[in-house]
Amino acid sequence: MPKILVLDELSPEGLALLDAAEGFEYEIRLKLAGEELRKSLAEFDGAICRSGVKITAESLEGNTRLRCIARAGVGTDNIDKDAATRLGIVVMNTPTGNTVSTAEHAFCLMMALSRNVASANQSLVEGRWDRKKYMGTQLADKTVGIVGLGRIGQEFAKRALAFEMRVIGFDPFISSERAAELGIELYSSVKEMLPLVDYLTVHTPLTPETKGLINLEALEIIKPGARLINCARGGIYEEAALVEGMKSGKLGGVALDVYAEEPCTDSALFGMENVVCTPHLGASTEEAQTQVAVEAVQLVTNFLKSGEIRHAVNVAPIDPKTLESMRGYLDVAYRIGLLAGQLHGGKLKSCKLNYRGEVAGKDAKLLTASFCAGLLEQAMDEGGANIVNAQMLLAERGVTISSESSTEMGSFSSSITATLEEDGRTSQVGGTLFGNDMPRLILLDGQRLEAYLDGTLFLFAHNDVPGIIGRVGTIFGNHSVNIAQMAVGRSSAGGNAVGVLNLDGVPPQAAVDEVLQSPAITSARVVELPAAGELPTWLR
Ligand SMILES: NC(=O)c1ccc[n+]([C@@H]2O[C@H](COP(=O)([O-])OP(=O)(O)OC[C@H]3O[C@@H](n4cnc5c(N)ncnc54)[C@H](O)[C@@H]3O)[C@@H](O)[C@H]2O)c1
Ligand SMILES: O=C(O)CC[C@@H](O)C(=O)O
Repeated sequence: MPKILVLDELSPEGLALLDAAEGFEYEIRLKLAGEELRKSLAEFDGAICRSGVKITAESLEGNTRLRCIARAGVGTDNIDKDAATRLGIVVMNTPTGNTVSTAEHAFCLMMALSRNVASANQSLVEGRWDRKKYMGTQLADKTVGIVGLGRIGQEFAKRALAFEMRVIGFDPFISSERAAELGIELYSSVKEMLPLVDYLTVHTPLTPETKGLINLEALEIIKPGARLINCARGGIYEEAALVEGMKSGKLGGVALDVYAEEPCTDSALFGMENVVCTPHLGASTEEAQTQVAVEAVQLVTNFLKSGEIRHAVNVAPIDPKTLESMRGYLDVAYRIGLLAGQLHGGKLKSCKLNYRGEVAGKDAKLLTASFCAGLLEQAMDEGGANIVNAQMLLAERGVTISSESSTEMGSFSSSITATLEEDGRTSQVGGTLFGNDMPRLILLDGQRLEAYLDGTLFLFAHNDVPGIIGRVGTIFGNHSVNIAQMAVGRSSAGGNAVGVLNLDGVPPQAAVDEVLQSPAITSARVVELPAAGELPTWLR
């Protein structure tokens, strides 16, 4: 009889479902770590957890029995998915169960800030009747800026509109049309929104792009008196900047549910006037916990009974033979997506994929799904976008994805080109495969070139004038950044050109700034791709 291990506290409804599940045994073992966890995991066929237990590579070492792990919640950052994949263990999550509760919590924090609920309560507890001190602000007619218009951001927007607020937002992966349908005015950057917002709330994962989104620089342009809320992930707002903003009076209030380091019981913000903090309670409602627990139990029992896989974060729905024959091309499509995802500016409307030559004979649906997974990878929580769900996630955001194939060969035996249409801008990225496993970049913004499609890339647009390559090379040399390869593409002699450097390390910002000082260089940026041969878990 298959055995299921429950590693964190689950709601009674989830446990009742386990009690009622015929043909299964289960045990609850809480607060396991180290050798005890490793031994326990080896005795079971399935496991269910929340964020408490850390399922590391060591805890899975030598495991030949465990077949699946379900996370009752969204983030799977407490599970080593690479180690699980290596052992053939399917990792699944319950992405929607706590969406409404978290949106409600963010909204509740916004209201608490507006009416000084926490400070006023505290003053009563301390024996004061301060009616004048706690003058509040009405939400109606105020402007709230939402960064991240995914599941929780959209639920938050609905509530804000019901309170007659003006809702503005930024999310690079939603179309203006879809935002308008939701009643949200879409902006092209957070920077543009900051001078306008009475309230700012973030609903994105923590990524290199969102880390430190609110810092001292942002405080300079934010509307005086703005109130900030974070129920997403700690680190999106720089806590030191928040303290500074509250002390200087630039910010009208701060509400946090999440922290850069958790658990967090000591912060300069705690106890400040107009600051409300909760200990990561976004998903802590009976309803959300019931829903995620019930879903997690269903995921594990269905998988162990029939092999059904839903909400997997580490497996591809591809049979091993197809995967083997397409892995190289799927990798190129994924890398093109990753590159396009880091380059595009926002307000994405559509992506058109073009498969040419040998690759046109392969399954275009899978190739497109792999591109979409790359495009969304940095926009989602780790493991959140994969070949299974990425295309659907983009469709939900109003982004149209299409493809066309032609077996006629161009300059390369195969090529994959993505054309991205944003409001007022079109961009193109193209790649090919050398041998079985050497992806190459062959097209960037309409210019042909040939560069490695892996590791750290430095991309710069410039006017084709003498001395540019030497100048860029010298600057990187001065900053001790080694250039592995250099490629240039241009429309015509003396016209627009793009340069791509494959670097042995990430250049310091000072080097990038120095490059940008050259009048002939119009833009420059660093893009990070996986190393050569490094594949996402679902392509292994
Ligand atoms: N406080 C809690 O208890 C709690 C509970 C659930 C989820 N969360 C967190 O809330 C966050 C949002 O969850 P979700 O389910 O809505 O995720 P989601 O994947 O549905 O939405 C995230 C959105 O952020 C957008 N995004 C990514 N990078 C961006 C950027 N640089 N600028 C603007 N937008 C960007 C994505 O395009 C996507 O639409 C996640 O970090 C999740 O871990 C917290
Ligand atoms: O309460 C929890 O389990 C964490 C909730 C949340 O951060 C998630 O990732 O789902």
